[in-house]
Amino acid sequence: MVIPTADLFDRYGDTLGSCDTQLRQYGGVAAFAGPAVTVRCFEDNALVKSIVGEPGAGRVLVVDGGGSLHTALMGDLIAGTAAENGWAGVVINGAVRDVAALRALPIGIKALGTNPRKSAKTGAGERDVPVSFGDCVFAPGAEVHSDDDGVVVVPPGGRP
Ligand SMILES: O=C([O-])CC(=O)C(=O)O
Repeated sequence: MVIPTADLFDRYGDTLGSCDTQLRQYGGVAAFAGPAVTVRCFEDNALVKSIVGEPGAGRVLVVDGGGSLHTALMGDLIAGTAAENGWAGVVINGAVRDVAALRALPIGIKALGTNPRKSAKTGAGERDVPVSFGDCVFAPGAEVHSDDDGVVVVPPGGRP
């Protein structure tokens, strides 16, 4: 169930993580939530592509791209695959491209910004590791809620 992030914060306060990074909305779905799958990669999106090829089952892929806006970690093909495979959303500390097409997809997408330059595809990076940006830790399996107000994270093990 998608609960407004402000309501979650009012209820649970600083026991939740709330991401300070001002990510923008790019997907066709503004509010989304689900357990986190995490990946850390820098200007290389082969891992992102392979993960969204797996069944999403309502999960949220959190990509820590180190804040780089130099290359796009996701475009309409990868995002389309994610939507088809049942991912609830993707949160990217980095850039996307094909923005007009992303808006038409039935999936939540948040990212820092855009760049038409494509990423490398060597597979460099790590998955299923805790990642952190905007003073917020995203642990694998943690419940992520995202909407127009921001992104909040419930630690694994649930709410207090
Ligand atoms: O292939 C890429 O690097 C990303 C992309 O443009 C897409 O997903 O359509």
